Amino acid sequence: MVKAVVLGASGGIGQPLSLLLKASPLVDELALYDVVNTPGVAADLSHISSTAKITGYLPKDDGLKHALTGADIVVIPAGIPRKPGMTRDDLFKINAGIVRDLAKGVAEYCPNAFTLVISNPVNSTVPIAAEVLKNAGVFNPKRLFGVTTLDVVRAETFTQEFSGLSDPSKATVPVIGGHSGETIVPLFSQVSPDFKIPADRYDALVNRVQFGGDEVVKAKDGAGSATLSMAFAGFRFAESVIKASKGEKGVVEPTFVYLPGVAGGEEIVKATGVEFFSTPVELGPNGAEKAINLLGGITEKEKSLLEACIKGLKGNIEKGVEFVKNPPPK
Ligand SMILES: NC(=O)C1=CN([C@@H]2O[C@H](COP(=O)(O)OP(=O)(O)OC[C@H]3O[C@@H](n4cnc5c(N)ncnc54)[C@H](O)[C@@H]3O)[C@@H](O)[C@H]2O)C=CC1
Ligand SMILES: O=C([O-])CC(=O)C(=O)O
Repeated sequence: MVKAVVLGASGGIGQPLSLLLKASPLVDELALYDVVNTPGVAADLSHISSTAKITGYLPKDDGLKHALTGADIVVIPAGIPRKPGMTRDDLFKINAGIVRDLAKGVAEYCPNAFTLVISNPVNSTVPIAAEVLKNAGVFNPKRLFGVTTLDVVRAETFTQEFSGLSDPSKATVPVIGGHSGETIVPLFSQVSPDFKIPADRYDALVNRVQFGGDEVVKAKDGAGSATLSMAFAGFRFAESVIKASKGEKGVVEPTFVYLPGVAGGEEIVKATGVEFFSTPVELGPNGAEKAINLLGGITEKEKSLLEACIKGLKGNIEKGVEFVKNPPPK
């Protein structure tokens, strides 16, 4: 039996993500939580003829408690999205507190659940969730994930003309680092099948993967950021976590994790100096079983991308940790 919970279920990502989870045969129970509209979203989805039993909760009547109790996997797309001209870090002011409070709920009501953080800025919200779980004495680094799958999905899609694959998801295009601008580092030297990016297209492609989010923010022109592609990516990651938890072998997904708590992670910490980092992770019944270190084989160009990434990432991580350790005055 798998109980999945979506926190922020009525939003632009929350609704299509909940639809995909409701339609999935891997989910037996789906609880939706948001500060608005969950009764309507849940009623709508409940007419779909799939297995998952669906419930919707609001904050009143201990809604968060009821949504989270018994959860196996919790996906968090709660929080505000960007408008043109904003960076993901500009979302910190509002989203930091939202993620902190929802993580407190996870710590209290379902401390063993796999927790997948989508809310931006991921580079800071995952450290925030980790601090909250640590403070409650229930932090298990193998079970807390920042969702960076959309970067990989974009990299697979944007390189399709070179991979030549009719199904771009059959390519492996690793993307490491964090989830914002220069902290996103695609490793085109380590793609599979072994295709080449022409030198005159390299910089533009790196830029497109790093700033793919901005492309959508600009096109939506004030109406938000990526929601449908994010729901696809978030579902892909959630599905992988569930499949691996049920014993499927060889499930690997890039994700932003606390490396010292994952086998193989210390090596990457030594090389980068950062403890939170996105890298391909082998998933298993307990969550993140092994962090795969791709840094040994990177090119000079990728090394310079990585340097810029680490600089930005350090500040983002510290900002998240500090927010919980020394909360700003209310
Ligand atoms: N990790 C990634 O790759 C991506 C992350 N995002 C981020 O995902 C977040 C959500 O984006 P959208 O769905 O487009 O925004 P949205 O505004 O459409 O939806 C957010 C939902 O969160 C709800 N919410 C606000 N406070 C809450 C609380 N305390 N508890 C529960 N729910 C709460 C809102 O009521 C709303 O329904 C944003 O922070 C965005 O930047 C977006 C795309 C990709
Ligand atoms: O760009 C944004 O703000 C939303 C996001 O994280 C993405 O699309 O990668």
